[in-house]
Amino acid sequence: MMKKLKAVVPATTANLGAGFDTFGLALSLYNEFEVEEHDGVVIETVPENPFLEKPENNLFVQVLKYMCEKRRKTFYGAKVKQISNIPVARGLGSSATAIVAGILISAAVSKTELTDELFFETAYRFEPHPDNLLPAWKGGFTTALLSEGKTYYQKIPFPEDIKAVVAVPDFELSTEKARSVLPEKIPLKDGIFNVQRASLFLTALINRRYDLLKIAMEDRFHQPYRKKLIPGFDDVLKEAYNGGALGVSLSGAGPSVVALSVENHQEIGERMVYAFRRNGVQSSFMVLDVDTEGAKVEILE
Ligand SMILES: Nc1ncnc2c1ncn2[C@@H]1O[C@H](COP(=O)(O)OP(=O)(O)OP(=O)(O)O)[C@@H](O)[C@H]1O
Ligand SMILES: N[C@@H](CCO)C(=O)O
Repeated sequence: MMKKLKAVVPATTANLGAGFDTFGLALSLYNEFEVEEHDGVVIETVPENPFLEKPENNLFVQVLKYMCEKRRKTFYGAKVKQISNIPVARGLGSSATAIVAGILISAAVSKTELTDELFFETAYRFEPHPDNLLPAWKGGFTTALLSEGKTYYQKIPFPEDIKAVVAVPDFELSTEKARSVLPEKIPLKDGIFNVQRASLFLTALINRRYDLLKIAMEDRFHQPYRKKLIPGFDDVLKEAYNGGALGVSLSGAGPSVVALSVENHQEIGERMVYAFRRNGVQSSFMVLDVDTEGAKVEILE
């Protein structure tokens, strides 16, 4: 009988510019979820987060409950300890880590084989974004689409020498709000613009043509609309490029900005933080590797 389990799940940066709702990359920053049997729900968060300590706000607990009830079992509760290194609502896939952890732990406890069907059927009830969910689960760089209820995806190797410099503003932006500013329709020329760049991004990675990443990460689907919610966005991109970044984009739905680079990571980060500050936004930066392994579950007792 398994009594105590732990899941460790990486942060993710979705979109990477032109690959809106498609590309995702796992990063070496992790949330940890420890859970043991308990009567009633008790959630401890480190650092303390009163919002996530309420079971109704906590996606990890919601997923545990859903998967338990799906097996026609009563959910009596759980004692949860979450160590959160990934800031919430900053476009770094915090919610995806909670969903992935809940699914993997539930499958381990019930000794259920975790098929793609089970994973996506459960995950999409809580968040419809495979571009965060997939890399959080599998690690590395992924491309995904959902068609007629089935998710088609591929994971391809991401160059090991590229690191991600992530500038994280001190304000939250929910995915819901960041999606509400997007238009219903996109002009054909913008569709062509993004298809060309997303294709170039993939081929530039495969052929190690890092000089092409700057143009390949341009976007007309979401960044032009979302940047109104992020003071200094254009300035931050410019500074990251001045510091030597290869390609820069909004991270997921934002407000964080991610710069890919093989060198000058410190300088790029400092320039991004400086550009945010010039625009009245406090921020901090992290230099992260690509996580290649994805989520892990460990039986502690
Ligand atoms: N670590 C977590 N543990 C449990 N629930 C979470 C966690 N992070 C987020 N949530 C829940 O998911 C909701 C939606 O989060 P939201 O999508 O806005 O943020 P995010 O995942 O940090 O950002 P993004 O998806 O853009 O990367 C939050 O309001 C909260 O209820
Ligand atoms: N692709 C999604 C990711 C949400 O985290 C978006 O940009 O809205």
